[in-house]
Amino acid sequence: MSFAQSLRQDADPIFEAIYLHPFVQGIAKGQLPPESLIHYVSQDTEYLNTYSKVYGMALSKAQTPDQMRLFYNRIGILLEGELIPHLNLCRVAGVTHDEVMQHPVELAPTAHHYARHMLCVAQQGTLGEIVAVVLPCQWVYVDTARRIIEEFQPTTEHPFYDWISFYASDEMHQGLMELTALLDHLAPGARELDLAMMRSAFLDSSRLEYQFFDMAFTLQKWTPSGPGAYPLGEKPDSDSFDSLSVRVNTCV
Ligand SMILES: Cc1ncc(CO)c(N)n1
Repeated sequence: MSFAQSLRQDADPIFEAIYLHPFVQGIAKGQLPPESLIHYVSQDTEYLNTYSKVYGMALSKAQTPDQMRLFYNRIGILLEGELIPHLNLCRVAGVTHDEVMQHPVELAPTAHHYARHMLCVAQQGTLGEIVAVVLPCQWVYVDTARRIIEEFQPTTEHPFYDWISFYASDEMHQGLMELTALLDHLAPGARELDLAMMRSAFLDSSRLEYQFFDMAFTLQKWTPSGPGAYPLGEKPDSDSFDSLSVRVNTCV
């Protein structure tokens, strides 16, 4: 079994729990509360900004032009492509994407944790660790979308058809294959300790993928809330907040 497959096997109970999570089942069955969808899109926008930066940090540690191209392409897809699933969720929630982007937002605890987990590994880790830390993001979504298609056979009438077909696409699957191939290329040259760090980065990201869906489903926010910590969608009372009526965390 390849190194990447062994990580996936270790994380299988987490992937299974993700598929059964009410947010994911809500996508599969075409029913989710608008507030959860809006919370997800808002937090995921911030998350994807950080994710792109982590690919940029991987690019800086790449060892060949082909590796550089892989990370460069991933950044391009992230900056342009993931608007499609976000637009889909906004449409079902009955809001425009612009409306969601206009609301002030701060990272909820899980998105905050996940962003910093990736940034920390990217800053301190080897190239292999960075690939391991980003891999579950790709793997969870491709697996989930493909399993939904298998089980539910959604048609274009399905409310989340765009979301599902985006992540199940050959392009996404190809990206996943490129990342696993790179990890399997790097693993044989890594020391025992580095392999253990890769495994740990992969498992933590997998757990945070579960937590991320849970965050959106439960509308997670910091408690107690306070200055600068207002709930998503609520306009701050004080005038002093007016200048903050932008997405304060864009590009964490
Ligand atoms: C939290 C999270 N993980 C993975 C993806 C897929 O890129 C996403 N959009 N959001």
